[in-house]
Amino acid sequence: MIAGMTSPIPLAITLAILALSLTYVRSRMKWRIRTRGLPFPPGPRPLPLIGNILDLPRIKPWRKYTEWCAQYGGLVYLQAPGISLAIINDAEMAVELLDKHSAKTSDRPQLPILKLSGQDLNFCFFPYGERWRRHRRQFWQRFHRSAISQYLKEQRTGVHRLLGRLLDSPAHLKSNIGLSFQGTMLKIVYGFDVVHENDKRLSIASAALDALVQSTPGHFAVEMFPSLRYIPAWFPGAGFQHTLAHSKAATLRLKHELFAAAKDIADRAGSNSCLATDLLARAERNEGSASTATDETLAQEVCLVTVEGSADTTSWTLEGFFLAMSLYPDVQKKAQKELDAVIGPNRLPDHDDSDSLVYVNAVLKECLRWHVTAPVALPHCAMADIEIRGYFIPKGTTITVNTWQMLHDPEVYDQPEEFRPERFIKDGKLDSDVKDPEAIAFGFGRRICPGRHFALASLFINIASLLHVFDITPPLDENGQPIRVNRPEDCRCNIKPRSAAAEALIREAQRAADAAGGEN
Ligand code: HEM
Repeated sequence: MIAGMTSPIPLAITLAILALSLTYVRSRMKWRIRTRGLPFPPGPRPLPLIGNILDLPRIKPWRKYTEWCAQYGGLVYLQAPGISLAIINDAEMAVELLDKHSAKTSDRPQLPILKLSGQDLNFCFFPYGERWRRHRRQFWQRFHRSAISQYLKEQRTGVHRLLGRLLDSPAHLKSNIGLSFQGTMLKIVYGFDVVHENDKRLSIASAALDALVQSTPGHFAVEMFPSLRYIPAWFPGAGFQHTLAHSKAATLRLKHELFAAAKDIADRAGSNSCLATDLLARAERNEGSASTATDETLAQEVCLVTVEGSADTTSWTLEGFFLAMSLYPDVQKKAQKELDAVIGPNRLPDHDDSDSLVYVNAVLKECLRWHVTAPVALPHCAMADIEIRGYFIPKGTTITVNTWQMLHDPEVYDQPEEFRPERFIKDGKLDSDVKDPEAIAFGFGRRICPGRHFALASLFINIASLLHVFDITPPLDENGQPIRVNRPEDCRCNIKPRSAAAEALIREAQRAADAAGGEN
């Protein structure tokens, strides 16, 4: 090399370092402008490269979220490659982020598992936008507060049949509850009268519900590593493809077969008054317009979501009610005393009795709070960057609501592990100063549960009727000794009619319900 001449290699390295430094500084400046210098909300410290991937809980995540709540407060943030997660632990924060900022927080995360499992047909999981809006509007028109009066008769029929079945086979509590709620929903949605548990239409609905549970996030590696969705089903370790394909087939069967069967009944009998034919009539009124084909699809999918959204949620809440009654006999006696005074021995409760049954209503609120049906609600997703209470949440962040913590916050509900309906009552009336679990359990913002009025009416008539005629006590072991069950998953209990008069009332109501049910 000639003396005095600089080597081109170090020059190239210097230029590369300069370019990299400039790019880094530019991206830092852009980020600073974007975040306006605000930090992410607090949370567990991320590791280099992998972030918080090892912190993310997969089983009963609300437990870990609640620990973090104690450490970091009402809003916790985690990040990992491809993951940005905000966890809301307090109700005020949820209102602020999901109600007040709803224009930015009403999306749902779009995981590949939704398409693979067929849940992309269920508007619970739709991205925010016109398609979601059309489905939700059709649903809401039929399930808002005043609209649900049209379903109360079917709810009563379902409860009266449940009372009869519990008299015959009290040991099969879970399946009797499932049959009752699914049967009522199939009648409302498709016009079928499902009486027996081996009814094929019931198994189609049950299979789709099982599929929905199986496809909920938290089960499959493909959620973390989306590219795994391209692995063929025959590849070792790709068993998830079979499971999800099976789920998809079950969902499609519910969507198409039960809808076609409802149409078939209407064609044969000349009419079939139900949600499916109501939505179909709307689709036919639009005949000639370009949207007819999509309107029928919309009708099928609204029916699907009504069956899928309703059955397990209300069943789980009622299972929690049975557990609570077997563990808290004083609560049960107090509710029965109120029912005896208001309803008397000669009839069963009705929806119209609700205003006079303050304690029963408090039991219902406590059921929503104590044994939370959706401890972690369906996630929302940020559609834009958000600034909240001095923190920055980037667009695309998954926003999870820790409902369990909100309903078990000792600052709000004294001794939250205790089942105590009295907490909601003051001077013989429901106390509006106590946070109503209804304002939390059904979610927040534009995605708040649109089936909540139906669910509350259904839970009220179930709880009031069951308490009026049955005594619920802990299950007995083989020696006749009470077993103390206290896991929410296990609602075994002993169910006996309160008196011979109560038994007669059940039989009479069951006969009337079967006679009213029809032959479909
Ligand atoms: C105790 C019973 C129920 C509970 C605790 C419950 C709870 C919830 C929650 C937490 C959400 C998510 C809200 C959010 O994203 O912030 C939701 C959504 C939904 N629920 Fe319910 N639900 C119940 C009963 C029902 C019933 C009976 C129906 C149908 C008749 C229903 C239909 C739906 C639908 C369609 C959505 C999706 C809303 C959307 O994404 O726009 N739910 N529910």
